[in-house]
Amino acid sequence: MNDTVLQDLYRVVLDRKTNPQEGSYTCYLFEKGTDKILKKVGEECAETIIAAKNGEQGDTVGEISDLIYHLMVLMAHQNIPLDAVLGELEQRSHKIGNLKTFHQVDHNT
Ligand SMILES: N=c1c2ncn([C@@H]3O[C@H](COP(=O)(O)OP(=O)(O)OP(=O)(O)O)[C@@H](O)[C@H]3O)c2ncn1[C@@H]1O[C@H](COP(=O)(O)O)[C@@H](O)[C@H]1O
Repeated sequence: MNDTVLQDLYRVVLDRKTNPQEGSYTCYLFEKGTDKILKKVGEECAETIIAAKNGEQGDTVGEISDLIYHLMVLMAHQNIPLDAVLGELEQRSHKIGNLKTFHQVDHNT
């Protein structure tokens, strides 16, 4: 799998915002605006929960993918760069990584 898939998808979503295209679902969401986008995020989140509770991994993967796509539409709508989220996650992984190392050292002494 291509490891730039999230960046590539976000680029397409941003492009739909600046270059509206006939028949584009992403453009339809941007046209509808904030409330519609938030409603879709909520729906996809609920559908993810239901699929996970049902234990069907394939369905859950599909719903998580729908959720990520709709979150990206929300991010683009609110001018949040993908790097802001990736950077936040990266920073957390460093903090938590440091914390783990600290606890391991503490535990062993
Ligand atoms: N990843 C996605 C993606 N995931 C889900 N969806 C759409 O999200 C919708 C969710 O389905 P629902 O049944 O919940 O909603 P609906 O009844 O179709 O629509 P609503 O009236 O509820 O909004 C479907 O129409 C899916 O096609 C997506 N649409 C687009 N993309 C990506 O965005 C790119 C650009 O797509 P367009 O904007 O359509 O050109 C595509 O190449 C894909 O990479």
